[in-house]
Amino acid sequence: MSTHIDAKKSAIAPIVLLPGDPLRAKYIAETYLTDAVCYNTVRNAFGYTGYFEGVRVSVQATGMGIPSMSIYATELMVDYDVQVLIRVGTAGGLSPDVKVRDVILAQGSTTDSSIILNTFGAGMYFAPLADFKLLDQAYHEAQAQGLSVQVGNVLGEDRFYNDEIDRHKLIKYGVLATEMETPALYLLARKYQRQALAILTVSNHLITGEETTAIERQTSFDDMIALAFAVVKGL
Ligand SMILES: O=P(O)(O)O[C@H]1O[C@H](CO)[C@@H](O)[C@H]1O
Ligand SMILES: O=c1cc[nH]c(=O)[nH]1
Repeated sequence: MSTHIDAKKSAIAPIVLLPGDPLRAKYIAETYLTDAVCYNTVRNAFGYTGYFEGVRVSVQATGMGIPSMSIYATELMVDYDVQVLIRVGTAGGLSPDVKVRDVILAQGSTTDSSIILNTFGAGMYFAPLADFKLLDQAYHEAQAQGLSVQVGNVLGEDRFYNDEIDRHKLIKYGVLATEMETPALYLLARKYQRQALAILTVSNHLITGEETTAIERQTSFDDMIALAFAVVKGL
């Protein structure tokens, strides 16, 4: 067991899907996995392991924000030897090219968080990037499924409520959407030399004000989750 995950090492698969929301973890396990076993309920950060079409996979909720993602990603890699980490999260659209319900593959992640500075020191602006193999595979799987995906830079913000940030400047520089965990996932995956990708569903649009209904969100979550499992199957 680790500090925040109460499971034997063997209880977690080498491939893990990472939703922020514990109820999304439960939904994924109950809807997509066979023989799913819940291995963690500490802090209600549910974790399950089961099989997707014969491949052993875990789903672990990470909670919200860079500190929480950092805890789960670190423990999964260091204490459970997880090799492949695929975030399945929601994001707020920024770019006019992004519409609600779209799926985004986060090629890289811009951040206002201090994690980069705290890791590399002043003057080094490390760019957290997706694992190219996973990204390439997800992109080609999406094409094969006829699913329209956007690929690019996402903002991984420290705050959900953030009046100070210049969103329009970020949009001009091609940032597609905003969320709160990907910089930590990509940075830590590089630190421990593992593979990571964030697949995101646009649940709302911060510039147009557009929102999705609960049912619409469910359907677009399913597109994202099906894509994540297609990547898992191709590993
Ligand atoms: O839907 P999840 O995966 O939690 O991701 C997004 O939703 C939360 C904010 O509502 C943040 O965690 C953000 O990154
Ligand atoms: O971090 C997030 C996630 C979804 N929608 C937002 O506006 N922000």
